[in-house]
Amino acid sequence: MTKLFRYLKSYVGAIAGVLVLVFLQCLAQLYMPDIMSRIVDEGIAGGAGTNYIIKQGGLMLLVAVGGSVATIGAAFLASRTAAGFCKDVRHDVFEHVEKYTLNEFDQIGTASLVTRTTNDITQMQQFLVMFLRMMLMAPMMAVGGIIMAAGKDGQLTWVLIGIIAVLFIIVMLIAGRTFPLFKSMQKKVDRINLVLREKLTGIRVIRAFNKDEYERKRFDEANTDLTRTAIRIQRIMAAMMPAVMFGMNMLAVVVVWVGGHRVVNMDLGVGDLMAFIQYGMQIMMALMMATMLFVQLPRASAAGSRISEVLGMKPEINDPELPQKPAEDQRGSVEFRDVTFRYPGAEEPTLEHISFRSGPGEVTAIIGGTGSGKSTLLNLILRFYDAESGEILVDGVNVKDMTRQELRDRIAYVPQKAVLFAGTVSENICQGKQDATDEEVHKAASIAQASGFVEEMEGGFEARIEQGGTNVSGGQRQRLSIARALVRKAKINLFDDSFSALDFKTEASLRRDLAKETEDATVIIVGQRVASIMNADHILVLDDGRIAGIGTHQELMQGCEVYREIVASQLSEEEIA
Ligand SMILES: Nc1ncnc2c1ncn2[C@@H]1O[C@H](COP(=O)(O)OP(=O)(O)OP(=O)(O)O)[C@@H](O)[C@H]1O
Repeated sequence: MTKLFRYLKSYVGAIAGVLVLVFLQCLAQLYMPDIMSRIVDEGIAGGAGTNYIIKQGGLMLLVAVGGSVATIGAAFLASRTAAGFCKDVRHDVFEHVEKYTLNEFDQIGTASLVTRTTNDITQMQQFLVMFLRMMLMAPMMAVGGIIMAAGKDGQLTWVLIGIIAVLFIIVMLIAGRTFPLFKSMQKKVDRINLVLREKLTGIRVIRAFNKDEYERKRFDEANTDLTRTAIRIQRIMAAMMPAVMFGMNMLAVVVVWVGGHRVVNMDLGVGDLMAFIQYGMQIMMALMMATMLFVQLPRASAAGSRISEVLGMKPEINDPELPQKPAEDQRGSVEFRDVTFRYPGAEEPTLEHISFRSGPGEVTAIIGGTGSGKSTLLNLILRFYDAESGEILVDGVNVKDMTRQELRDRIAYVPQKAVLFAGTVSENICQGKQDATDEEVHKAASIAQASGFVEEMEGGFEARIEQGGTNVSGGQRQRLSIARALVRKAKINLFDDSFSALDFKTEASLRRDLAKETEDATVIIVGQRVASIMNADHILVLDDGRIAGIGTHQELMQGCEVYREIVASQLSEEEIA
């Protein structure tokens, strides 16, 4: 958690302001009983007169108002500082997470990342507000209270210290029981988020398979678990309050008892005794505040560590220190040189010894069985992961030697699972090119065979797309995701099984228009259907992460057994001939 303190640097002025205001607030609080004792001892018992009482009363009022102003100011500044601190941390967490490779996402988990960016940071915020206000107030009130009390009666102060020490130990013992509980809270919030996320994103599958009841139980379990812990904490805290109140009252009784005797013996004034009781209460309250702070500490500390973990996790893929730029005349090419890749923790490589080249004006198709490594190969071109050995060159430069921005600017990518974002159709397409003109957007949509259905939507290109694109069909989502890629007019186009949800006629029209549009570009298409890829310039056949053959359809039909098998399983005798 301490690592996060550096975020407080920009709030040094405000923190100093809080400390000054808290200092003034404490002075006011410590001064009040003293004035009151003077009113009683000198004004009433000493017969100093009404004027004196009114004067002291006025002073008391002034001190009270001043104290209140300081309290409000301190609360305001502390809240602002904590909110600003959390805004900065949240901003940095978000920025840092953006640099994550898919590995880091897998390691922390999306649900936990959401909890850490929201709930954990809020925990820190709440703790910080309390900490800023209490860190000075608690010791100052405790020590100041003792000094002031000692000024009234030294002997009685020892009685006070003794009782308070015993009470403090009792309170700490009770609070100590909540430490582990508070610590476990964040993990339980994580669990709830995970279950909730899965339920919401998978709602269709859950309903279709009548899994509502099962999911409800899963959520109830997570919910009950969190609630149970929260109740246990509250129960302990609830027990603490009466214990403290009892302690305070006992303290008052003992102080009145001992102090009463001293008043009778004329060793102490009545007003001083009253002030003494108030100091006792103030010290007790200060210790209570310190205890509350300590109780919250494990939870805030756990939250802080979880945030630090996110910030401390170094993305495995970074930009080079001296990035290279491909030569200006490069028109888009992709080359794999003996590339081997394995997912972290996997025993076997997913891709082994892959070599091929795809240049401008060429269409390279990749075909292979499920799980043969087709998508992984495209992921490597985009540098979502780094190859274990070998080189991947884009426009003649190793992808590790150029910035990811430079690399990805050259590429238009259509993922296997079409993802749309909340916004208009036009905004979704423009994600491929921020400054795309209406004409470019319309053209991209037209090539992607999306114009027809977009124009039928209410509002056309300004029609709303719901989060995740749930208000359009799978095929429509795919076409919009293709349009988003095409609007970039990139030199390298990667299509990961991107035509799978299209009917045969739409796919044929799309391919025809696409061929014209990408005439001079490099196109790499991952496909499952032989009919869709058989006209490619090169077909790369992947079998269990290895290249089983490269060539044209005819060449592969003659020389590649794996390809022949795929073809035989899909095409009729006539089509094969
Ligand atoms: N993030 C990941 N972590 C670990 N292993 C993975 C990961 N993604 C994929 N794999 C594994 O790598 C192998 C290749 O996966 P990939 O998605 O590249 O196959 P594919 O040929 O595109 O399959 P499909 O045709 O079903 O889309 C599979 O065995 C898969 O289980």
